[in-house]
Amino acid sequence: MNADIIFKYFPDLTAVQQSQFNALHELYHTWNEQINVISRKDIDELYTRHVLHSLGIAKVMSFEPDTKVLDVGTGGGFPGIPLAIMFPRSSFHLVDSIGKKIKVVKGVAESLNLTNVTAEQTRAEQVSDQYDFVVSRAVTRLKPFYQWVKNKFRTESFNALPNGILYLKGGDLNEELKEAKKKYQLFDLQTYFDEDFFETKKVVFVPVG
Ligand SMILES: C[S@@+](CC[C@H](N)C(=O)[O-])C[C@H]1O[C@@H](n2cnc3c(N)ncnc32)[C@H](O)[C@@H]1O
Repeated sequence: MNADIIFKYFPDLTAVQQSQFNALHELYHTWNEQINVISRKDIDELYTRHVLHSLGIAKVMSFEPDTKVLDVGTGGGFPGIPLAIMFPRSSFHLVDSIGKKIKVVKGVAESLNLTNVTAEQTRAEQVSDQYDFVVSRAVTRLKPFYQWVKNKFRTESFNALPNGILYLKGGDLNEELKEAKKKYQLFDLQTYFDEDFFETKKVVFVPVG
């Protein structure tokens, strides 16, 4: 399996990026046999459901060089690993409370020579450093998430969007957004990607500052 679907939506990748994306299927297939980070059904859909979905954030936001990004509850490395391939001049810190998931993330990052990735087993609430953006997918509702991360932002913004949270969400978000009581902007991934999987998928941007 190769990453053609990624190249369809991101046609300007370097040869290094293309080979890193192509390597992901084999790497996750191998790691998944030891430590389950992706459901068996999903491993065949890795490029659409995990890699392209993660890169929805790249359609919304082109991180400038030296941008610091935190991925909270990264699991096997989503969205952090695809974003780190896409933005080699930005740095990505991937955290998860489960050590074996971080072991997979470190293994994948090392095999891909991703020098802009660090990974740590810790709870989001305990991260002490400061970032320009926090990215995430499928971890918790926005309201508690905001509380976990609100103190982890640098005050100066130098990207097209001000510093804040970029959260991948799907389904009906009305209740969750109402509960969070924060200013937000929604980006519909259907606008960028044709596959049915993206029908209800969105990037929720919440500025924090
Ligand atoms: C459903 S998985 C999603 C993983 C990945 N983001 C993805 O989309 O494939 C949720 C992950 O969040 C992690 N998690 C939940 N609460 C956390 C917390 N407070 N701090 C760090 N990680 C957390 C879990 O260990 C789990 O790996």
